[in-house]
Amino acid sequence: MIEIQGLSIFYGKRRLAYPDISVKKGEAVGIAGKSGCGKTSLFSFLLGELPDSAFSYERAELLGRDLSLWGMERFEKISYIPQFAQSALNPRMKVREHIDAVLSACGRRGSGEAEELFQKLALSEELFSRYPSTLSGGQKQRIVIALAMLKKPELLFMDEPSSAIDFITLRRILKYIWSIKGTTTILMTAHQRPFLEKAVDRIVELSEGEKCWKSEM
Ligand SMILES: Nc1ncnc2c1ncn2[C@@H]1O[C@H](COP(=O)(O)OP(=O)(O)OP(=O)(O)O)[C@@H](O)[C@H]1O
Repeated sequence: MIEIQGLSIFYGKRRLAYPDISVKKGEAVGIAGKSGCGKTSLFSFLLGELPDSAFSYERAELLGRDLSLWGMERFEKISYIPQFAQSALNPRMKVREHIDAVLSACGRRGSGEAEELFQKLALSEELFSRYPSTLSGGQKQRIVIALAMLKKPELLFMDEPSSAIDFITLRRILKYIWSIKGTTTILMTAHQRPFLEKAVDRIVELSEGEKCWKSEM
């Protein structure tokens, strides 16, 4: 699903170097490393958000195709949950409207899919009629995950799903990740190491002790 070899990302004089990363279909892989070692930048690269001059690689493939050949259609296959995803919800749209917008973008009408996802994430359907401002942080985080999964992505990218949420929400998210493991391929970062270790099959390290992996200032 993902093959990366010899990747470097450049921000001015700073070069972030990456170890080889290989993710097979159905695997859940964690990306770990000190703050600033390039976890979020890896997602930016895979999502095509970086200009061509900001990276170089020997091999970079997404779903069997060179990354340079992917355009916006990659978003039909990938769901991305960014860091601080809770703010991704539109404050003027009720939860139901968010669900309808995702289904409509996928050309589907949905028959109980959102209800099923909400149940799996321990969310009440009563929340459908609510605006984001009336939801707790943990509810918003799980709703963002439900919306991402409503797309039925082949690949799920999660950047820091464990940040700023309580223990019970973490357990619920973890249980949900376990339930989709094997059917959805997952690439995930998390500062909370115990959470990451429980969530994924294996971890790729972007740090070597106190330093970032072969990166240069
Ligand atoms: N748009 C940008 N312009 C310049 N430098 C950037 C930019 N985006 C990221 N960086 C730098 O690149 C490095 C890696 O950032 P990145 O956000 O990928 O790290 P991270 O491992 O996700 O960090 P954290 O764990 O704190 O979220 C940092 O030193 C950061 O300051």
